[in-house]
Amino acid sequence: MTDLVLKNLCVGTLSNVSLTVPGGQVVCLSGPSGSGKSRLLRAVADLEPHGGTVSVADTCQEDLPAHQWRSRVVMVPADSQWWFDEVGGHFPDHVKADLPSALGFPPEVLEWSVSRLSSGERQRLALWRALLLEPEVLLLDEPTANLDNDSTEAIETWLLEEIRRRQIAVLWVAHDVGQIHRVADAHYRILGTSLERADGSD
Ligand SMILES: Nc1ncnc2c1ncn2[C@@H]1O[C@H](COP(=O)(O)OP(=O)(O)OP(=O)(O)O)[C@@H](O)[C@H]1O
Repeated sequence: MTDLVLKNLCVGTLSNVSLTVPGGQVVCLSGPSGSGKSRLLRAVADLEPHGGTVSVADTCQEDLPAHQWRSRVVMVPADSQWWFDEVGGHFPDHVKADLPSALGFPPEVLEWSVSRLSSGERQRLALWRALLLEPEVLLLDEPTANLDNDSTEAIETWLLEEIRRRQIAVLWVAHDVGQIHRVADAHYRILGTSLERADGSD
């Protein structure tokens, strides 16, 4: 079982964040705009200086070069990055026939230009790209922020199936109470400078 363990993590104004995310489970993070949710994810991904320790399956972040850490701990930021002109350039050939139907694209999406993608289309493709990296930990920063209700629920169902099947430990930033109820095994909220366990899952 791959657990993500944060001990006394300090980043920005947040201090002494300690929590464990077991493999196959989703911990939702919420809090006001600017409270530090994205910075917390960035610290876990070793993209931002921080205090405290982060470990995955007994490997400490500080014991691995950042690129190796980020091959195991994959972050999907709110604004995903794309390097090639065509969508298909970002996906290995052997997976191209396996476009998940939950993403809601026709097969030709792989020939589309990245520049024509809407923000919701980018988000959905970024999630698939992240899963194909076979991460032990996924850090999702408002992964359905640009999607309508039907697409949101289809993506949630697909993600949860993949998370359970692959036993990925997931930190998922969410604002929507309904989404937190649907996907969270545990819910923490940023209150001032600390992260507090939210009662129930709202
Ligand atoms: N590298 C940095 N150095 C200093 N301050 C930063 C840095 N990055 C972000 N901040 C500030 O830290 C605070 C938290 O930013 P963060 O992006 O984590 O917020 P958030 O909770 O994700 O907000 P939102 O819900 O609006 O996305 C903000 O006030 C932001 O301006």
